[in-house]
Amino acid sequence: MSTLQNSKLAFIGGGNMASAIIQGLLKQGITSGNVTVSEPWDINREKIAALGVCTTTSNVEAGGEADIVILAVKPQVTQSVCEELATAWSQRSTLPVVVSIAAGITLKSLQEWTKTSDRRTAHTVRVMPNTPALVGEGASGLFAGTDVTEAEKKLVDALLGSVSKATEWVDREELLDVVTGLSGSGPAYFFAMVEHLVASAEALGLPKEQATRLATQTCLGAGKMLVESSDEPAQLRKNVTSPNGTTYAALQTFESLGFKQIVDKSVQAATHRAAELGGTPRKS
Ligand SMILES: NC(=O)C1=CN([C@@H]2O[C@H](COP(=O)(O)OP(=O)(O)OC[C@H]3O[C@@H](n4cnc5c(N)ncnc54)[C@H](OP(=O)(O)O)[C@@H]3O)[C@@H](O)[C@H]2O)C=CC1
Ligand SMILES: O=C(O)[C@@H]1CCC=N1
Repeated sequence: MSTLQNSKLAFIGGGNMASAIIQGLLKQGITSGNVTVSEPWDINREKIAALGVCTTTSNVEAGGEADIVILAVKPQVTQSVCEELATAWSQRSTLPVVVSIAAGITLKSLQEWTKTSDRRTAHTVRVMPNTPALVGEGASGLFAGTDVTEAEKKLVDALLGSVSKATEWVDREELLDVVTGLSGSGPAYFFAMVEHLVASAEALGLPKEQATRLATQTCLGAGKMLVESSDEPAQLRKNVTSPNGTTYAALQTFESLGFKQIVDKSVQAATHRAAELGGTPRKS
């Protein structure tokens, strides 16, 4: 059975997320010569090639013979990419394990689109990673159909686990859309929060560079406490909040302006959009 280290990996699409995962994998010691990336844009391809991995403009050249094929293209082009690969896979006796990171695209669609000419279907795992994979701090949700073997699941777990600190297998496929709304899109929520914190402090007179350093370290420090402390987030929040003090004043303002509703509605919007991208809009 292949291990991650001796598997030939193909990334179809060499954009933001593929690049984050590849850099994370290389930092973990994956052999660069075992990784091939197909990417139409010269600029993206050159950036990826600079990492030492193989690059091509041809999806079939990258994914035709690979052991694990990671579909890292936008949801809207996933079907055409799958159909192109399926034609090449029709010549193979053993099909690759397919890993799709495309938001919303269902296993049912992926299996349909990757059917070979003799109606075989590649074993497919859906994954929702996030860009902190770049620094080995990713969080990934995973879901596999019943055809995927334990050994294949372990292989995909090792792939994502090498760039993620949390790899969470969900037991219903639609929960991957929730993972998308939480951790897939989540880094952007924190970056937006830091952007606003910096702008607020700057408006109150703090130089931008100092505000950025303080806000960034606050985010990192709070994140580290969440990881290392045995306390719940609510307790950590209370520990900062002196009665009638400064934090209380800020959190009261959050509450009066509907912070909870903003977060609820935002995570719902992302979750619903993921389902919509996959052609299975959620009911609520
Ligand atoms: N970015 C993120 O934080 C996350 C993204 N995802 C998922 O990852 C996938 C990729 O997202 P992301 O990396 O952000 O997107 P990008 O647009 O950065 O990367 C996708 C790349 O694939 C290229 N491409 C387009 N068509 C083809 C084709 N036919 N064959 C090969 N490559 C092609 C794109 O070119 P072009 O620009 O011309 O289209 C682009 O360079 C998406 O499905 C997204 O849902 C999942 C988790 C997190
Ligand atoms: O915005 C998106 O659609 C992708 C999926 C999760 C993060 N980025």
